[in-house]
Amino acid sequence: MTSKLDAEERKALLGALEDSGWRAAEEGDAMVKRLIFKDFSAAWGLMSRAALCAETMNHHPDWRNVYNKLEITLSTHDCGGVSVLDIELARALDALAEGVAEVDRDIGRPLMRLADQVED
Ligand SMILES: C[C@H](O)[C@H](O)[C@H]1CNC2=NC(N)=NC(=O)C2=N1
Repeated sequence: MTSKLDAEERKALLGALEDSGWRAAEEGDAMVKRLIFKDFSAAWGLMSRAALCAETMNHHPDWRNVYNKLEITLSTHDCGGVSVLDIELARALDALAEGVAEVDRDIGRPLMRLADQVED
């Protein structure tokens, strides 16, 4: 079973995701990103492609879509926190969203907080 990233892994892996707009969720050990699209159709298109990617990975987002906004929260239910699967899915989602969405960075807390709050 996949385990939570330890503190060293978080320090090594979360920096690049913070640069691309991922944040620490307000609650729990999870990452969150809010994307803004030109309209609902564009948001739904990203969600459709992301859903196929999630199915292929067998790793699924917790997400909420309101018209042209999509908020994605990633954590691994099986281990109760952020695992390497969340890093991989976040990277895949970033690639899919490139050029089709703006990032709202005014949410959550600094992602590197997740490197400090984890107990090994
Ligand atoms: C049975 C199925 O393989 C598991 O429930 C998978 C499905 N997708 C998942 N997605 C996420 N985010 N975390 C999980 O632990 C997880 N587990």
